[in-house]
Amino acid sequence: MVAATKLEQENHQRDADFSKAMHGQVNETGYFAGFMGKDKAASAEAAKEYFKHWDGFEDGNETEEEKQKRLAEYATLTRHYYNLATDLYENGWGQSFHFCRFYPGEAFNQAIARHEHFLALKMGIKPGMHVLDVGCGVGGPAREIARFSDCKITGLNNNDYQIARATMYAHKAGLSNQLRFAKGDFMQMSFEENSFDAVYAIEATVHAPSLAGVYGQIFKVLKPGGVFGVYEWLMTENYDDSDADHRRIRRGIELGDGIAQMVRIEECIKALKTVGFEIEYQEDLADRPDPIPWYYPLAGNMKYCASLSDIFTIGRMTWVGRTLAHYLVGALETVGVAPQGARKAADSLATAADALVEGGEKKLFTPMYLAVARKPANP
Ligand SMILES: CC(C)=CCC[C@@H](C)[C@H]1CC[C@H]2C3=C(CC[C@]12C)[C@@]1(C)CC[C@H](O)C[C@@H]1CC3
Repeated sequence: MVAATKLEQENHQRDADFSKAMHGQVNETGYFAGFMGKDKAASAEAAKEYFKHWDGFEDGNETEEEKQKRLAEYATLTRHYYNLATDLYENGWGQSFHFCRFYPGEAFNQAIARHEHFLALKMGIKPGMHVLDVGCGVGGPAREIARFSDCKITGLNNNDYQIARATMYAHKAGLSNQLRFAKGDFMQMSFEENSFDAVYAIEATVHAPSLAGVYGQIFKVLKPGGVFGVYEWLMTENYDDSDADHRRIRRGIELGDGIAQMVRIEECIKALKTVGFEIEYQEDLADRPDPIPWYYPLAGNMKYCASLSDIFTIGRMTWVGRTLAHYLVGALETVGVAPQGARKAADSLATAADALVEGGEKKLFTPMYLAVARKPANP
């Protein structure tokens, strides 16, 4: 299935050169050193390339031409989003770039890992299987699922900095024999057809300009009879595109999270079926009656505070926490310690957080629509 959007020509050398110029040597020490050591001109370029698609369109109103341009350039947009956001994510969230459900009293990292195990379990990933992780980030889920299921995983990623970090972490964890990471655009995969036993995507395919486009690529590289599992970011059936408030929330999520265009649940299901998948399981996990909502770490509401570490997790998202972060990052940028565009990137993450919480509270949005689908044995 080929997407209607005309795709950008891949240029791996250009991307590798840019990544090296912006991020320099990948370090193991963590966020702070990495964040401070960025090249200023390259950081400014990443911010310019990313925000040119959004400045002036914050309310969600734009021409069809502008929208098409953003969709056509989604690969560059996403790559630069993660050039700007990866260190902030790692520092502020961890190495698994996704949401999860929370049980009362459960530690954050445990809940994140459980969400990954749940997907592996629902898909039936078995020891020795060769699995593809589409949009693998810095490899947090791949490391967890490789250990949990004893499988081999290839992580596909469009961002060289994330690949370098994922490779470094896999080596550190002693998992280099089970994990490998490949650079590439998930809309034009170069893996051999029918080569993976299973494919999963955790909150990643939302970056695609067309779900049918990326699901079609996944279908192509899966072996006949192989399984695909996805946690998809989607607008729910409550979302009404003619409602300006709903559009504002959707745009806040798109702008702050590097998403060219987000669609509704029904479009996801249609896309899976259109490319040939047979759906075996589908559920919006955000719809379960959980006492602690998936968005609690972003809500800045002390009523969700259940442990010592929650004081920091929640505190930084309160008005005071955000104001401090805004001025601190701004000051560091002004004196040339933090990279150019750091404040704008941090502010847009705060916008994203607000929109995600509002979308979650109003049940307009889900980051965990779970679908498990199979490529027929005789497609
Ligand atoms: C973008 C996609 C498709 C997935 C990533 C989901 C989440 C891991 C991120 C969505 C919003 C992010 C924010 C942060 C971390 C990563 C997310 C939760 C911060 C908490 C990082 C620290 C900053 O100070 C505030 C950020 C708010 C948004």
